[in-house]
Amino acid sequence: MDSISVRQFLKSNHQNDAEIKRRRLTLYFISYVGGTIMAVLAIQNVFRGDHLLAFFLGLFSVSVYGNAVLSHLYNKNDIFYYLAGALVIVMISTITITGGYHNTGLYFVFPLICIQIIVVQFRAAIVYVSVTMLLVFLIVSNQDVIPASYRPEDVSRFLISLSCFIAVFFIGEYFWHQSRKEMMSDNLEKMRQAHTDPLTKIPNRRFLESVYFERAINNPVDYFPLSAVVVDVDFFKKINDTYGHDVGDKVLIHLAQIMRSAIRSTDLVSRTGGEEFLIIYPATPLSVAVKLAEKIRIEIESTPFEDGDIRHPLTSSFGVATALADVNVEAAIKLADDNLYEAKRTGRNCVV
Ligand SMILES: Nc1nc2c(ncn2[C@@H]2O[C@H](COP(=O)(O)OP(=O)(O)OP(=O)(O)O)[C@@H](O)[C@H]2O)c(=O)[nH]1
Repeated sequence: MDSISVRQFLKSNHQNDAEIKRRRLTLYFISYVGGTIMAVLAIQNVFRGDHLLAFFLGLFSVSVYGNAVLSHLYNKNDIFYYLAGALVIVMISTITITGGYHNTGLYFVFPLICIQIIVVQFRAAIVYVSVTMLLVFLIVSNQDVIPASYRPEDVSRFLISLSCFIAVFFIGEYFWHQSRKEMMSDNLEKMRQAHTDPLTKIPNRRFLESVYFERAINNPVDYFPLSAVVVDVDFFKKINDTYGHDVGDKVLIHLAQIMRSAIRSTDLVSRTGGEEFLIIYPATPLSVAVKLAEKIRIEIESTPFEDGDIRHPLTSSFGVATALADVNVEAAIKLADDNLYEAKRTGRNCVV
């Protein structure tokens, strides 16, 4: 896993929560408040004798309530936002055709357009609002075939003020999305830096503990059995003492590269301490993890560190353990650490 993957991993963990809540609340507002108002108006119109308007209001009320209930049940599915946007097109067209109470229904077009833009979001809203405006324009321009009757001066004022309103609302929406995008990107970059080791550019312990294991615990089927391999460079102090700290740093980078190229894209190499690394093999049983660790041990042993005149053979010791379920992660890492200690004790350059 490289720094780009760390960023993607973090991104999928940190969604645009404010936008999700804003959309959701707007959908519920139109559904429950709007649906109730429409139900009350439908009843009023039954008594008033306007059965056509009462029928449409009742139908919309039921539709928006139904859409909201389904969106609760399948809350990961965006389709209900687009359906709400489509319902708004039908509502606005119907209000414009019938004229509502004393031909004053056009006032409702303004809030409904706002709701439509928020629930379907910026790009889709361009299409939705264009369709809505076209229909409204066609309806008010053909008053001879609709029940409503608007004065020409009201129609022109309505169309002009609605166009201005939509333009201003879109400008506001565009900058809200832009500023949130920039903020998210800045945050993500800061988080990526905080979760990456600056020397080797691989994930650090914080990434493991606060992001990776959380994801594994939430998706046990994809991650367990989860094998942990603790890797510790043998006699690293000697390298520092012989060649200096800078060369020691280069050795760590060299080792991180060997390990990174030896794993699959779904596995993870992280730097958890000075000369200690932790490799995670998700969905991998202990026997396989031991073989993979042995492969890396041989790879390190057969790839000496070279830098100018320096050619230094390297070896590492490995401790392996497997967590069968999410509750065992900490214990498995502790066991892998104990096994590493055993590997060091029994002569180093081996897998225990
Ligand atoms: N160059 C460099 N050295 C580091 C870094 N972090 C820790 N070290 C050094 O790593 C060395 C670790 O030494 P020890 O814990 O004695 O381990 P060792 O010499 O590898 O011996 P064994 O693990 O027992 O084989 C110390 O000298 C630390 O100063 C780092 O980021 N860069």
